[in-house]
Amino acid sequence: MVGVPERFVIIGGGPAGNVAATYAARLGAEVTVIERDVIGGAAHLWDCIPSKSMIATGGAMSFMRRSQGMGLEQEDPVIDTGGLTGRIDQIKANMRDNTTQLLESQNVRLIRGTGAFTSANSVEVTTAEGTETIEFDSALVSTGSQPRIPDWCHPDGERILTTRDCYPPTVFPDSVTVVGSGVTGVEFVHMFSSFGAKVTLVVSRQQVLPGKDPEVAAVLEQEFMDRGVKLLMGARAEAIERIDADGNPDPDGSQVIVRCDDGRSVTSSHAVLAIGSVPNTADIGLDRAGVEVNRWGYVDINHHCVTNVPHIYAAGDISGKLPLSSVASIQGRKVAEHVMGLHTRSHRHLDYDKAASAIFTEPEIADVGLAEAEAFASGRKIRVTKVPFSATAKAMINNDTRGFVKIISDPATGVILGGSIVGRHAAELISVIAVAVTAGLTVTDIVESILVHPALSEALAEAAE
Ligand SMILES: Cc1cc2nc3c(=O)[nH]c(=O)nc-3n(C[C@H](O)[C@H](O)[C@H](O)COP(=O)(O)OP(=O)(O)OC[C@H]3O[C@@H](n4cnc5c(N)ncnc54)[C@H](O)[C@@H]3O)c2cc1C
Ligand SMILES: NC(=O)c1ccc[n+]([C@@H]2O[C@H](COP(=O)([O-])OP(=O)(O)OC[C@H]3O[C@@H](n4cnc5c(N)ncnc54)[C@H](O)[C@@H]3O)[C@@H](O)[C@H]2O)c1
Repeated sequence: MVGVPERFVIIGGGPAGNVAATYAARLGAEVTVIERDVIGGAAHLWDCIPSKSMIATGGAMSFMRRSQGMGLEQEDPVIDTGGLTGRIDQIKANMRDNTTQLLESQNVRLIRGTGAFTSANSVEVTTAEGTETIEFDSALVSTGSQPRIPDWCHPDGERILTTRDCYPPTVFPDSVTVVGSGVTGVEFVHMFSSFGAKVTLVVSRQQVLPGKDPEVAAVLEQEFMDRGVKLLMGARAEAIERIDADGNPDPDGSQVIVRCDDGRSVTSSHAVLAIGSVPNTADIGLDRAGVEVNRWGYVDINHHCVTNVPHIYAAGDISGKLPLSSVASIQGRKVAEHVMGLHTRSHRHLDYDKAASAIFTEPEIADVGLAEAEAFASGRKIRVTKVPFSATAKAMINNDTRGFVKIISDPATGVILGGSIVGRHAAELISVIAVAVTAGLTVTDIVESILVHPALSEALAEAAE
């Protein structure tokens, strides 16, 4: 197959779709990308990137509030909503334009429209100009996901918000109730509280970030409480509506009430739904192509991202694996290699258990590979070493000594199996452990690397000792 032009059609131009397109084009395929909303990806450019941009601005504000500790006079920052909107729009536009230019320079055909399979070898695209049918030899479905909206809530984009209405909201919240305490929920709590809003978090279980290391979740819960965030533990929201100053239902009211299943309720100026997302698998003709969807609406794939139809692939959020832009991109690359026959050469299989991820709160939280709790649950013998940043020169220089590095290794061989980092720049620092986990490096490999001084990475070397 290598070198033979392959008609490769991709529905959805997010990180999964556009990375598959660029690699396949580079390898000689004839590639068409069909994108409905935004080249670069709706979940990526309308959620991931703007949320991180807002969080970075909030981080700059909290840094200024701590300026006394840096030997500076205290500054009280003020939000410039117009400037913030402009900054986010500019970042999104730059990313969209860079991706578009890259694909066009590789002669990838970009079609602005909605795609749907009409058979196992054809897709129909509906554009502003009409419809077109495109035949393919292989296809990728990478249509992503969208915020989950339950039937008990009707977001109005003004005060009852999905995450996509928040970058920034039309009226900046004085107070906000965030519903859902997964990664999105805690990032939004951090974001709005760093902007000075009074925040309440509705937590359906007894711990924020269910599934994460309880020690890490506890650090975040404490940080939120120290900042005055109210945590409603063990409560599920079941109704959200706007009310007037007297507490009567009013679709134009300036307050929002969130009612929970245990009888508690919270009133604030805004409410944000952060209760997960749903895959975009409806109305794309998967049944006509013979592609099966599982009971949660995701498309099952094998380790090459192949669906039950051998020449049709699925990647990104729609595949029901780890819903991360980084994972979607690497899946896209693997798809392109498989389409062009490169999987017959020596290659590394995708291992989702070795994906690094980060939560952009303050302190930042990042982890990769085997978790301590997971190892104990399975009875696996591990060596855990933990070093606080407080002893590190760079943390003192930065005036921020919060957090720690934890490395998990095999006691017999020293091979690094995983790690977690809580603290400033955790999302950057975890890369060292991620490379070690993927490459099978040992603690000695880290200890014997000559790292920079003064740097937070010195805590990594200490934890590896
Ligand atoms: C609030 C939030 C924050 C996040 N932050 C991070 C983060 O910090 N780091 C991280 O790694 N991940 C993050 N994620 C996850 C990340 O955004 C997604 O995992 C990633 O964007 C998935 O990529 P994708 O290619 O599957 O989908 P998308 O990026 O959504 O791209 C799919 C594209 O398909 C298009 N499409 C859908 N149907 C059709 C159709 N019928 N025809 C044509 N086009 C169609 C859509 O318009 C969309 O542009 C975050 C998610 C959320 C909700
Ligand atoms: N920094 C990042 O990389 C980043 C940021 C955001 C999202 N993401 C990706 O998106 C994925 C999904 O995260 P998420 O947080 O959007 O969704 P999620 O499904 O992980 O979390 C949603 C939470 O809402 C709770 N919930 C559901 N209904 C509720 C109700 N009625 N009342 C109160 N709580 C309710 C659920 O129990 C759950 O804990 C993550 O696993 C991650 O892969 C990544």
